[in-house]
Amino acid sequence: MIEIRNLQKSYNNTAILKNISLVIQDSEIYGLVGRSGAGKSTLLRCINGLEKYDSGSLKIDGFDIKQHSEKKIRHFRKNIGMIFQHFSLMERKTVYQNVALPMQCWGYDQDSIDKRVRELLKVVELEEKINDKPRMLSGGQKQRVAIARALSLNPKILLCDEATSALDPKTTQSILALLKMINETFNIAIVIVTHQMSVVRKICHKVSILEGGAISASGTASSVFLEQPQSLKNLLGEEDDELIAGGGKMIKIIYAESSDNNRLLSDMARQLNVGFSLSGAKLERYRDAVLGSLVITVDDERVQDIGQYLTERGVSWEELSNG
Ligand SMILES: Nc1ncnc2c1ncn2[C@@H]1O[C@H](COP(=O)(O)OP(=O)(O)OP(=O)(O)O)[C@@H](O)[C@H]1O
Repeated sequence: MIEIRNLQKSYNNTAILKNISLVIQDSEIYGLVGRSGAGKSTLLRCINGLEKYDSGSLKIDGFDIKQHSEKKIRHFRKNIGMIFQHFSLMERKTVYQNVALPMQCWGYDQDSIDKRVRELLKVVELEEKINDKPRMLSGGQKQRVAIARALSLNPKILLCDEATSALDPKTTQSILALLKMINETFNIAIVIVTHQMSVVRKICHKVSILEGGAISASGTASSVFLEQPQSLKNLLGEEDDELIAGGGKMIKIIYAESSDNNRLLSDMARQLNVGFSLSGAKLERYRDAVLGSLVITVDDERVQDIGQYLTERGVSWEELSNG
């Protein structure tokens, strides 16, 4: 378990991480999401002990990096694997040699290294590439090698710093599926730093949104979506689809798929005897839910009835300004 309490960190008197508190359980995939400069990578480097923090505490299974010598920290880091946006592979070494490197540094015997490297290349489905150099691999294959290398010392935690940001959407999906499988099969906690909510939606159990060095929203990915905090809107703002406004008022409905909600709009139209036109709709699959938003345009004088109806059904909604 990773327990972070009131963590603060500054560079040159500028606060970079402000009072960060969060708990990541052993089997969780946890997303740290935010815009560029929000402090995500700095927080990740504090977790693996590469960066010192000023105050507060950060414990991994009770081990607080701040309380220990460099030598102890170095040993402790074996529990933590890390992957990066640009893979950080050794270009002159083969796939086999790259994956073997951490075990060689720690002085494992050749038989154990050989067994483990082959085992891991099977997990990441790269057995045929064992003797290739990184330049002969695609971006997705390079990230698979980096994942195998990060797992070589049997870590309890895998930290991913924008691990899919350099990959195309299809390759991103396959790397995320691999990370999900690794989390479920080996029970490794995975912390994912990303600026893409789509990554969080796909595999994260929980998420914290960072804004200006502070956590502005936290919870399960679906609960954060349903609450629609301002920080999520800020993050998704650029992804908002264009709305087709007609004459009337636009109402945005936050939608969670359930048997109660399957016929939400048709029930509403029938029960209130109200017409509406659809101005926008977006449904997305989260780990274990389908969530989204629907924007309808209605006559001005019906906004109040409709709002009351939605509120009584427990559905979140808001009136949007036209234009
Ligand atoms: N070594 C450093 N010295 C001074 N300032 C730093 C240092 N490292 C990071 N910063 C500053 O800390 C802030 C947070 O940086 P960080 O890299 O953690 O953000 P991020 O959310 O990961 O952004 P990105 O996605 O762009 O990497 C930024 O304003 C950055 O300029």
